[in-house]
Amino acid sequence: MDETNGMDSSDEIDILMEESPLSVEDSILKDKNSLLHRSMDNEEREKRYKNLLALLENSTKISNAFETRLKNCKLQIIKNELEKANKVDENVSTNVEVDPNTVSNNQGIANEEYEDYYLKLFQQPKLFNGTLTNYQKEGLLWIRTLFENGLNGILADDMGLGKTIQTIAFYCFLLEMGIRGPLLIIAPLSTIPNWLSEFVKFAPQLKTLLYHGSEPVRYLIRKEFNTNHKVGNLNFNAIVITTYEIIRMDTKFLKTYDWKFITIDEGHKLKNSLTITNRCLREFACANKLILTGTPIQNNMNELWTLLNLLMPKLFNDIEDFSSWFVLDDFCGTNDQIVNIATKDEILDIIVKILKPFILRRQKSETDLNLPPKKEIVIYAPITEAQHKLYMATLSKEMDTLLNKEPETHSEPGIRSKRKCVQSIQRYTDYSAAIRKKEPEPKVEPKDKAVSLVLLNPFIQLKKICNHPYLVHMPLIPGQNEILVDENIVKASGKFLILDAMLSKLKLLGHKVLLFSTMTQLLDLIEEFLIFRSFEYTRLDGSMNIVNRVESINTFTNDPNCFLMLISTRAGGLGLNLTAADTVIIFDSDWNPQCDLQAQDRCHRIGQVKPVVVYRLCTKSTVDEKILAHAAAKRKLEKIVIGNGTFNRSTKINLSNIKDLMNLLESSDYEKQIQSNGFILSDEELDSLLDRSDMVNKSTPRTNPSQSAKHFEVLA
Ligand SMILES: Nc1ncnc2c1ncn2[C@@H]1O[C@H](COP(=O)(O)OP(=O)(O)OP(=O)(O)O)[C@@H](O)[C@H]1O
Repeated sequence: MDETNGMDSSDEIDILMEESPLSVEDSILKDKNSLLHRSMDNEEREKRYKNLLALLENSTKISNAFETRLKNCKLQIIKNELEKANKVDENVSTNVEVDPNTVSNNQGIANEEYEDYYLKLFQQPKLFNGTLTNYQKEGLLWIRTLFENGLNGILADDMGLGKTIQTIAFYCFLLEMGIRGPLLIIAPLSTIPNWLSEFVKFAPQLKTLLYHGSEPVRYLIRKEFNTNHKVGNLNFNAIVITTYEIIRMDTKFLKTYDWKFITIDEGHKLKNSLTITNRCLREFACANKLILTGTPIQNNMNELWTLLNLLMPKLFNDIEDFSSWFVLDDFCGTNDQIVNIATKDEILDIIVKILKPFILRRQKSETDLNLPPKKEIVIYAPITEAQHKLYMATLSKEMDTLLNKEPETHSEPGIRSKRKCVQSIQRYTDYSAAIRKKEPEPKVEPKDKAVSLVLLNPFIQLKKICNHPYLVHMPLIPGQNEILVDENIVKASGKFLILDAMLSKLKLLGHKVLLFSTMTQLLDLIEEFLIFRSFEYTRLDGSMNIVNRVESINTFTNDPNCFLMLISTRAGGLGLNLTAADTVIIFDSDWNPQCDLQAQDRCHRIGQVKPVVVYRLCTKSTVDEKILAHAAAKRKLEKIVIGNGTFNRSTKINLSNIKDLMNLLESSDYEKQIQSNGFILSDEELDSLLDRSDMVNKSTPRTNPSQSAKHFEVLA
């Protein structure tokens, strides 16, 4: 896929590599690591355990040195500022020499008084044109200390907490320290506009250079890499901003530079060590690297290890030592079983201690942002007769028989050109050797129906049927190659029935909606429905270029009549600020729960002033439910390893404490679950669904961030 057309093809590669399981059974049960884990006999386990302890020892040394440096740095800030102000306070021990042995790696800095003092006195870089919040100041100092210790790390703050801003402030700091460059930022194409505008807003004096475009364009841009820029006494090169795609294409040129600092935005995209980008980046000479990601564990422990291995290949050199302890299958069990596995030989505690120096993660509920509350509701949609028939036929592999009873044949719906996602999925299944069903016989062109079957991948087909039967079996206007849109477009799908009931009321109540789907073909269908019902909407998907994306976002943000934005989960999940919306509908859940969280956080972020409700649609007793269960297991893994407070600067939970772990696991993913018994929602159900009165009082700024915890628990 051509990136210059607006689609970062690494998005597509991601989908191909991790999604589209070959069958429901494969997707739920077969995890390479689980096999590895099961085969770990006692001897192997002992060996791995020893290696883990050795890793812990090395990490502890680094951590101790780091904590000492951080503490000294804070004390130095206090001292400098007090001296500057010429009011040295005798009570503040500015000459404290910290004995490294007294500071252990998982011990927060004890003296809260000087923490407060330092935060008050902390001067943000002069080139930074904004005001950092306290946790952002902490973050800046953390990045700075890593840099000064020659370490690399992962800034893993929750989405929307300002990782971009903290990085920009750090680049200001670097330039003020006389580090003139070269400095690099790598980001997915979709977040590049955000990076550029945030630099303009928060560091207008810094010069950025967008390295992107066709080969001749990039050739011209290269000439500007070494141009000297001046602000006051400071001389520096422009900060180069580029995409993952260009890193792959221009490795040879880019690796000739001796980069002083590289930031990798949305670093979870590098979670697969086999990707070309990952390999290219390893060739770069660079003093220090920082990975930004709100979601460092999306599916399994290997992903986190891959990021750490990229940052510190010598320390994190054997994936099995690290990631064979927790595998996804374990997290499908009961909470008791999970806690048993986590606490046996203090494995979880050891792993967290190993990771601690290299990860900083603050969650929204731990910050002083006072965001309005958010709740998530799962709505179980009914399955219509049309859906049921197709679903059962797919399961019993009798689709051919079913469809041959009706007067139509197999072909792609002709009303729209093949969408990219469809092509991707089909390519994926083609590549796989596991062809389970023979290709359909070519037959006559359809007259009034179009049929689209993903015969090689029944899982995808079942998912499509749950969303809307038209995705496999679409009525056409007789004689024309166009979809027939009438009331049946609503009646045919349980989810559409729910959507139809909800949208008119949401509009009436003045809400704005972001509607996410993992299937662009489904977005096409929802578009037909929105036009049919005369709802004004806009759309954002992976096939759109930057200009069209920005236009679409502006329309949604500024036009009061534009009530809804259709977004493909993968294309729209990253880096967008869509706080004009206060309602999110996840039409179909992503296989990877972090993608849905990314999606929700487009509107639940700084700038949001209203409570946010997330509705997740799920067709009862189908693959939809299996996806949710699988996602819940992934969330538990993520929660237990890097969840609640483990990687902020002051650990709140005790990972050896079974009760704490239980609480963590039991924090509910969804606050409410509503079932639609009939084919439409009763008035009572609808009112209960749309009611936000329980959130109104909580939307006023809170003084104690823990008060918001209840509403953030649903994220789990
Ligand atoms: N200190 C601040 N002052 C003003 N605005 C801020 C501040 N911190 C963050 N913001 C704003 O909050 C929004 C979210 O910040 P940002 O995009 O940097 O978050 P992020 O953590 O990088 O999010 P994501 O993980 O989704 O990419 C942005 O619009 C940003 O300008």
